[in-house]
Order: sequence, then C-alpha cells, then structure tokens
Amino acid sequence: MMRLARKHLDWWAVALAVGFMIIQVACDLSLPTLTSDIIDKGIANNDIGYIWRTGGQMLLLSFIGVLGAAGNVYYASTQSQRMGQRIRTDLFKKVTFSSTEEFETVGNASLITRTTNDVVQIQNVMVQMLRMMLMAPIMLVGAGVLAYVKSPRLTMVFLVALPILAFFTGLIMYFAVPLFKSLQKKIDRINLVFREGLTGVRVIRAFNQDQFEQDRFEGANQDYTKTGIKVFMIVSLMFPVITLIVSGTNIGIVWYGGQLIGHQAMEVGNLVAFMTYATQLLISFMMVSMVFVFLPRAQASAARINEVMDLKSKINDADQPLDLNTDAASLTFDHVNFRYTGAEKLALTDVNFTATAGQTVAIIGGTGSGKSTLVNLIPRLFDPESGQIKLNGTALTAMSQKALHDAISITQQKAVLFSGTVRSNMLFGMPDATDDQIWHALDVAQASDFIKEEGGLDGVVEQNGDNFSGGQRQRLVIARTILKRASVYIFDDSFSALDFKTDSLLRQDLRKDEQVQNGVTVIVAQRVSTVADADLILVIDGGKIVGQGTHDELKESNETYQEILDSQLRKGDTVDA
Ligand SMILES: Nc1ncnc2c1ncn2[C@@H]1O[C@H](COP(=O)(O)OP(=O)(O)OP(=O)(O)O)[C@@H](O)[C@H]1O
Repeated sequence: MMRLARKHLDWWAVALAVGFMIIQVACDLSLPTLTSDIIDKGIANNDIGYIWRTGGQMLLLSFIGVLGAAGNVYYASTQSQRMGQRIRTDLFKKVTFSSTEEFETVGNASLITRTTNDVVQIQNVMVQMLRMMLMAPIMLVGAGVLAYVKSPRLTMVFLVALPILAFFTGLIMYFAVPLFKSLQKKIDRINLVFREGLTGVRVIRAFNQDQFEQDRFEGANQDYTKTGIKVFMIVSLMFPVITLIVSGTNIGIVWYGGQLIGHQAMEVGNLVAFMTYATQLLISFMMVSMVFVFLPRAQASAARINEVMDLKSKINDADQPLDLNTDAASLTFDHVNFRYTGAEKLALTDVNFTATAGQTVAIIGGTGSGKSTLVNLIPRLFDPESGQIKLNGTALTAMSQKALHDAISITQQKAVLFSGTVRSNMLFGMPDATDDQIWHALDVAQASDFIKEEGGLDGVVEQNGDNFSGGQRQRLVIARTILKRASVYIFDDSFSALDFKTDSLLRQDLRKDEQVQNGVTVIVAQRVSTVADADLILVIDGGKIVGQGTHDELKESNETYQEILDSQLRKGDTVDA
C-alpha cells in the first residue's frame, strides 16, 4: 500500500491535506476550553460582554474549522481518486504491453477485479487515511493533553475506558480482518463465473445448461453475500460498543467530576469541557481502529495489484535494438525448437525454412500439430528454446518489438474486431490509410459487397463484430491485415470460415496485390485447396516438419500430405487452387 501511495500520491497535496487537518483539529480542540470559560468566567460572574466576545470567538473558530475540514476533504478525495486513476492506467499499460503468457497465471477474471474492485478498496481507504488517520492521532493527543490540563485526577477515568475500548476493537479486528481479505477472492470467483456465462451464453442455451450456470453463479454470489453480511455485522458491532463505552465514560466523569466539584477541586465549566474532550478522545480512538479494520482489506488489494505490476515479461527488447531493413522482405526459421512453459514435450522441433519477398509459405497439418504455435513465434508471443528466427535478415531478438510488430501484419485464428465503424477497424493497422486504400483491401478480401450493403465504411461494428457472420468477420480482419504495409503477412487459419469459391478468389487477388507481394505471405490452413498454390508448403505433424515442397512434389512423395489429400478428396473436396 505504501509503495502504491509513494508512487501515485502528489506529496504537495498530501501536505496541504495535513495542513488543513491541523487547522480543523486546532479549532475543534479550542472550542470546549472556550465553553468552559463562558461557564466559569462569563456565567459565574454574570459578565454578558465576556459571553458575547467568547461566543464570537467560538463562531469564528467554528467557521475556520469548517474551512479546514473542507480543504482536507477536497485534497483527500481528489488525491484518492487520482491515485485510483493512475493505478488503473498502470495496470492497463502493463497488461496491454506485456507478453500474454505471464498473465495467464493471474487469469482474466482476476485481472478485471484487480483493475476495478481492488482499486476501489484502495481509494476508499486512502480517503479515510488522508482524513481520519491524520485527524485521529492529532485529536487523540490534543484532547488527552487538554483533558489532563483541565483535571489530572479525572484523567484516570481513561485508564479504565481505553483498555476496554482497545479490547473490543481488537476482538472485532481479529474476526473481521480475515473475512475482509477473503471477500476479494470471492469477487474474483463471481467475475469468473459471470464472464464464462456471458461469453458462453449461446452454448449454455444450446445445451440447456441455463439452470446449471445460474446455480453456479448463485453459489458464488451467495458465498460472497454471506461473507459480506458476516463481516459487516461484526464491524457494525463497533458502533453500539463505542456508544456504550463513551456513555459509560461520561457517567464515570460526571460521577467523579461531581464529587470533585462538591469538594471544590474542580469548576463546572471545566467538567463540561472535560466531557467534550473525553468524547473527542474516544471517538478518535475509534476512528483509528476503523481505519485499521479496513486497512488489511486494502493491503490485500494492494498486494494483488503489486503482484500484477511485478510480473516480469519474458519477452524483452535488446539493450541496443538494431534497425530493421524493410527493403527486402524475408523470413527464416533456423533450426527452431520451442516448448511451452512447464511442458515436457517440445511443441516445435527443428523447424527450418526460408521464404523471400513475393513467396507464399503454407503450413498444413492436423489439429494440434503446432501450426499456430509456429506462427505465434513470428510476432514474439513466445521465444524459441533454441534456434533463431530472422525477419529481413535480422534476428527477431535483435530488433525492438515495436519495429517487429510494425513489420508484421497478422490475422489470428479468432477474428477480433472492436466496437466502432468499419473504417475505425480498418485503420487499426494503418492509421493514415485513405478510403480508396481501404476499399481496395476490402475488395481483395472479398468483403466490399456486404460492407456496401451494411452502410459502407461508416457502417457500425458492434462489440466483437457481433453484427457480422463468422465468415464476414473473417473477411474484415483479412482486409485489415492486407491494408497494413508489412514485410510479413500472416493468415492463421483465416480462410477456414470461407466457402471454397471465396477462398479461391481471395487467394487469387492476394497474389495480384502489389503491396502483399512485396512481402512474405504465411498461410496456415487445414484444407489442401487453400495451400495448393503456395510456393512452399510445410507439412507439420506433432510439432515436426515432416515434409516441405510444392503441392506437386508433396503429392508425389510425402505420406502425411497424401493422407491429408486423400481424406479431403474422399470427403468430396476439390483441390482447386
Ligand atoms: N498456451 C499453451 N500452453 C501449453 N500448450 C499449448 C498452448 N497452446 C498450444 N499448446 C499445445 O501445443 C500443441 C500445438 O498447438 P497449436 O495451437 O499450435 O496447434 P494447431 O496446429 O494450430 O491446431 P489447430 O489447427 O487445432 O488450431 C498442442 O498440443 C497444444 O495442446
């Protein structure tokens, strides 16, 4: 928590919050003494002028006290909100610009809770700390000293009241703190079930699992609610206990103070002032305790946020990145081995090939054979265990990730679109593209017809592109990939959602596109018809390249390729390149 506070609070604003708080506390503490003076000097001597003067002073001090409180609230609130905003920005940056592998250990649902709810916990405690944690100790010491000045003997009452108060507060904290900590984990669980329910809503309905999912969510929801009720019941005990102790202390003070007045060892005004100081002292004590009750929850939240911020990305830039030559495109895999973290087996073994500008490399293989793994190494989503990948003659690890990503245009297996318009989605890879360039990319991707029907480039794209069919979404992301000027164009299983005719037309147009032909094209596919016209086909099986060559060469000599070909021809597919 301190680490986050040090990083995200403006210390000048904290200093101002402290300054305003000191003004407020000083005014609050001076009022009981003035009340006592009015009683003992003004009323006792029937001095109306003194009463007016002192009353006026009290009014002025109250007004200054209110200004102090307002100043403190202003800085406490703005600083805690700013702190929240800055933490959220940092978290988002960290998640967006780091490699994905590390975040899998935290999980998406928990990441969202950490960016939202955990940050709110910290904000709430920070505003309390900047108010109560500052006010309470000053008030506690100030009221204690002033009460002692009024009557040292009567101060003994606190020797009884404070330990009782400390005992009950300790008891409440003992039970509440662990529950507060577990609340955050239970919110994670709610988010997880909610997210799964939301993203899988169609599957849930299709399999008639609505009730099962609802029960699962209800379970998580009830678990959170029960813990929440328990913890807030425990905390709410604090108020009656404090009221009881404050009232008990006042009774003690009146009883003992009355005796002192009877023996003329104390004045009435001083007793009234003493009672006010006693209340201020006990309430301050309670406020400090309350912060200590809520602090552990915020500490737990801070630890969860720091855990994300401390995640070290395995993919880093070289100290002095080399420039990337973009004139002559080439892609080389030089004896590349790759293993997923913690996996026993290599996911890719000794992958070796080179492709140059204008060439198309196609990767074909069965499900789980390692096709996506291979292409994911190109944008450095992961780094090889051994061997080297070179882009335009430079090792990927020797250039900056920004230069690398600038030189790659990729369509992932899952078509990802963002809410906005067709144009805003297209400009994602090339912000300065003209409308003509966008229409050309849409033409090549066989997408212009339906885009014209859907309102042109200003047509709305809903979240995830939900207002388009799977095949249309796929064509839109292919167009986005074509639009970007790059050295390597990667299409990871992008043509599988297209019908044979569209697939064939698209590849024909891709071959004619000058910009794409200036780079290397990598196509991942399961259909032989999609890869048949490639310059180099890599047949992959169990992470190994078991054959490479052209369609005609592989058809003659490669057993795995022949098996794939046979199975697809049997199913009635045609190899129409
Ligand atoms: N993040 C991951 N962590 C661990 N293992 C993984 C991960 N992603 C994939 N694998 C494993 O690596 C192997 C290759 O997976 P990959 O996704 O590259 O296959 P693919 O050929 O693209 O399959 P498909 O055609 O079904 O998409 C599989 O055995 C898979 O279980």
